[in-house]
Amino acid sequence: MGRTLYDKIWDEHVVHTEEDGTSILYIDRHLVHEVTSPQAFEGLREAGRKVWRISSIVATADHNTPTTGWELGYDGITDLVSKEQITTLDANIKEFGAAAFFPFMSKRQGIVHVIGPENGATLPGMTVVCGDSHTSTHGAFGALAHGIGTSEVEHVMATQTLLAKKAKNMLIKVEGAVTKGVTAKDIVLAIIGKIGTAGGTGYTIEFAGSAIRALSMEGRMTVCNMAIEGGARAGLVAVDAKTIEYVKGRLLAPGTDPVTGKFVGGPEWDMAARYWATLHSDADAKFDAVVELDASQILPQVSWGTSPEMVLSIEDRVPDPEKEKDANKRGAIERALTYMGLEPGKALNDLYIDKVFIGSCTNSRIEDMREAAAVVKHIGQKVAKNVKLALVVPGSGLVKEQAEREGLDKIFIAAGFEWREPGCSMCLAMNADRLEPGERCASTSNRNFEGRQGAGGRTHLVSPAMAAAAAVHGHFVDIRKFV
Ligand SMILES: CC(C)[C@H](C(=O)O)[C@@H](O)C(=O)O
Ligand code: SF4
Repeated sequence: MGRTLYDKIWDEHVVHTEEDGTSILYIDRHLVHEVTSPQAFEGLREAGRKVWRISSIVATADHNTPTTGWELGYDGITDLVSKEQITTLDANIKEFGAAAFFPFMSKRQGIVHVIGPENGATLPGMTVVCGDSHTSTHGAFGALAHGIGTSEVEHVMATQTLLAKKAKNMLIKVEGAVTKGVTAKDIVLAIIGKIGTAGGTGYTIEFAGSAIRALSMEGRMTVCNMAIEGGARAGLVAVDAKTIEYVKGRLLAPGTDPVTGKFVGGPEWDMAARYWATLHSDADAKFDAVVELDASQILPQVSWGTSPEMVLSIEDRVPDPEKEKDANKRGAIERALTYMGLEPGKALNDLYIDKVFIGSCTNSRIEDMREAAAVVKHIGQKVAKNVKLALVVPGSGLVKEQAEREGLDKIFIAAGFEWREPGCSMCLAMNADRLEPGERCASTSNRNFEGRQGAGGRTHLVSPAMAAAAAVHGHFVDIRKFV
C-alpha cells in the first residue's frame, strides 16, 4: 500500500516503537529561541550533560527583542525580563554551541520560523523541532516539524530524539483558483473556519490540491503556520520544483559554499535534490480523513471573535448568538462578542480599528511585505486618522534588507506606517509593542485569544493586503475592490 508523505518521513526517522505505539524519533534540526530554552540549558548544566549534536542547533532571539531603539544596543531593551532572556540565550549558546546563532541585532536575526527556512536550516524530509507551537510552519518544505515543550527541548538536546506517538493522516485538499486579492492567509483561515480549532487534533495535516500547489513557498508557510490553530501539531506540503528552487543557495543548505554563501552544487546537492523529489504522498496512499475546499469560493477572511475558528468573510456580519441552538456554542459567541465589543448583525466592513499590525511568523516574509506595500501604493492614501498606530515589522533582518532594497519601507513610511526592526513584536506583546485595553487591531498574526496582543486588546486576524487596506481606510474593506 502506498504511503503518505507523513508516513515516509516518520519511517525514515523512527528509531524504536513500543507496543503501545510510543516511539523514539530521531531529530535532524533543533531551532532554539530565548523563551523556551533557558530551563532546558539549565537542566543540561545541572546534569553535567552536553548537547548531543551541536550541528543540529540553530538559534535566534525573537519574542523579546524590541523593534525600536537598536541604536542603543542591548541598553535599548528596556524590559528587564526580556533583556535577561536575550542575554541568557547569548551565554547558553556560547557555552553549549550551535551550527548557527543569529543573536539580537545581527543581520540574520528574526522570528525563528522565518529565519529557519531563509537560511536553509529547514530542509525537505527533515524532522524539525522547536520549543514553539508554530514550528508547524516548516512543514511547507515537506519537513515533519512540530512544536515541543521545554522539557522536550532538554530531551532533544541531550539525546537528539523525541518521544512521540504517530498521529493519524488528514488530507486537506484545496482545489481550483482563488480570486484576485484572496491569499494564503484567507485559505488557511477559511480552512480553520471549516474544520474548527479542534478539527485537526490527533492528525498530521497534508495540505494539497491545485490552490496549494499554486502558492509560493511563503504562502505555503503561511498555511502550515496555522495548522496548529486547526488543532494539528504538524502540517505538510509535498515537495515540488518550487521547494527545491527556494532551498537552493541558502546558507546552510547542501551545495552552498559556506564562505561565499553562493550555490556551487556538487554530489551532496544532487543526492539531496533527488531524494527530496520523492517527498510526496503516493497516489494510492490512505488518509484517515479528507477535507475538501473549493478555492474559488474563498473570500477575504476576517476573524470576529477570540478563537481563530471564529472567522467569517468580509461580506458577512457579526454573528447573532440567538441563532445558535447549541447552548455551549451560544455562550462562547456571547462571551466573544462581549470581549470584542461587538453587536450582532454589524457588517464586518463597518468595524473601525485603532491599530494595525503587519508582521508575525504567519505574514512577515518578503512576499507579505510586497503584498501590503502594493495595496498601500495602489490605494494611494495615508493611514486613516482614527488609526493610532500602524506597524510593519519584517520577520527578519534579511527580509528587512530586501524590502528596503525594493523601496517598500519608503512606501510604508510615506503613508504613515512605522517601519520597525524584526521580531515577534505585537503578535504576543512580550515586548513593548502591544494593544491597550479596548483597542481594536487588524493583525496579520495567527492568534486572537483574549489578551493576546495586550490585556483587553481586540484582535482581528486578516491577510497583509486586508490589514494594509484597513489601515488606510480606518475600517475593514473588501480588498477585492482594490486589486
Ligand atoms: C512563546 C512560545 C512558547 C509561544 C508558542 O509556543 O507558540 C509563542 O510563540 C506563541 O506564539 O504563543
Ligand atoms: S511571531 Fe507570534 S506566533 Fe510566531 S513565534 Fe512569535 S509570538 Fe509565536
